Amino acid sequence: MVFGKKKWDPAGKHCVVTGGSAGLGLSLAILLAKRGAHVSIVARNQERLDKALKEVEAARQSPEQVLLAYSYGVDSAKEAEAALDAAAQPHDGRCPDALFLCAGKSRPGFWIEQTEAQLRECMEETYWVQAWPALTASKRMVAEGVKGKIVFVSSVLGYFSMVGYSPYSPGKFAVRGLAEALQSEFLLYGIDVHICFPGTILSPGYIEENKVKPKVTLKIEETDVGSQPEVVAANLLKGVEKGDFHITYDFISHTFRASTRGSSPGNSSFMSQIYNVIGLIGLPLWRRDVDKEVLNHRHEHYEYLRSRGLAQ
Ligand SMILES: NC(=O)C1=CN([C@@H]2O[C@H](COP(=O)(O)OP(=O)(O)OC[C@H]3O[C@@H](n4cnc5c(N)ncnc54)[C@H](OP(=O)(O)O)[C@@H]3O)[C@@H](O)[C@H]2O)C=CC1
Ligand SMILES: CCCCCCCCCCCCCCCC(=O)[C@@H](N)CO
Repeated sequence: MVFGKKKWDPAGKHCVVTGGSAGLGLSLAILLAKRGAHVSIVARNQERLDKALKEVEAARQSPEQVLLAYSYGVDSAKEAEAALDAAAQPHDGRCPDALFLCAGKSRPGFWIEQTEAQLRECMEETYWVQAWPALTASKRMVAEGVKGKIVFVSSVLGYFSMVGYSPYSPGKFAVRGLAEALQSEFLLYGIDVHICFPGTILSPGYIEENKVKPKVTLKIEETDVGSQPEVVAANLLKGVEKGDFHITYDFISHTFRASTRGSSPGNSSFMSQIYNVIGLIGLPLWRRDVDKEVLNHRHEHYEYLRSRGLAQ
């Protein structure tokens, strides 16, 4: 109970987790299975899904739980609809009770090196990959009168940004914009919207993105030691259970949330005011160091650009 309000309990509910074959999504799927939910994981690569499903199976609490994997991409409306259709089938066609939008990808890089195709792809891998399944799921929830939950996954880079993240941050800001609009609109239907803002997650995706991440970005990020996917999953679920709209769970994410809070519900607690004051003093100082770091990289960066024929 939180102030007399009953906590949300995943037991017996059907939870769809996109990106459920790796990283945050897989950890969340395992956790939900442990908590007695019916879990459907959705991702593209079948081999990874098969392996992941075994791990989710190992967390089963009762023979009644329906634990299944579906191979679909969710970055197009058509595929997201097909994925939701398939996941609903074993549940008599009923739409899921909760949708956890963990699918996504990051390809950091310098802005001037991007092409139209790359930037469109990045928007698909950050924004559309969450917007399409959210659209089809919410249509179903409203049509079927299901007072469900839709949980978006942004990033602290949906609160602020920096060098190297021009292909990624816009989509994560967009996810925030969508969540803010839907939180308000879905009051009409009793559908709860949540959005999590993780810092670095030590996931398979993180290992991949680091292969292309600019050196200067890696250097600035050293301040954030990162969290294991299980830790982020546990905090995300805790936030959903408590009914938090913006879900943040560590010093960095609390500070950015409190300092960019706007009128988002639930961000005016006493602790948020403390983090706001910390941000008020700490963030400009930190940012000054970041700008210095970027400027110190200028010389090396121009050498790199020249070697690629991108500057004189
Ligand atoms: N790692 C980090 O530092 C941070 C990550 N985040 C966000 O958290 C979420 C999870 O990240 P992380 O755990 O690192 O991810 P991983 O890269 O480790 O796993 C991504 C999962 O999403 C699936 N996926 C990717 N694209 C699609 C698609 N188009 N359709 C269906 N499934 C897809 C992948 O499977 P497959 O490729 O087989 O489809 C895989 O299951 C992402 O939204 C990410 O942006 C936020 C903050 C920090
Ligand atoms: C007083 C306040 C001090 C604040 C210190 C802030 C330090 C922030 C470091 C940058 C963190 C970047 C995380 C990226 C996560 C992500 O989304 C990517 N991994 C995906 O590509």
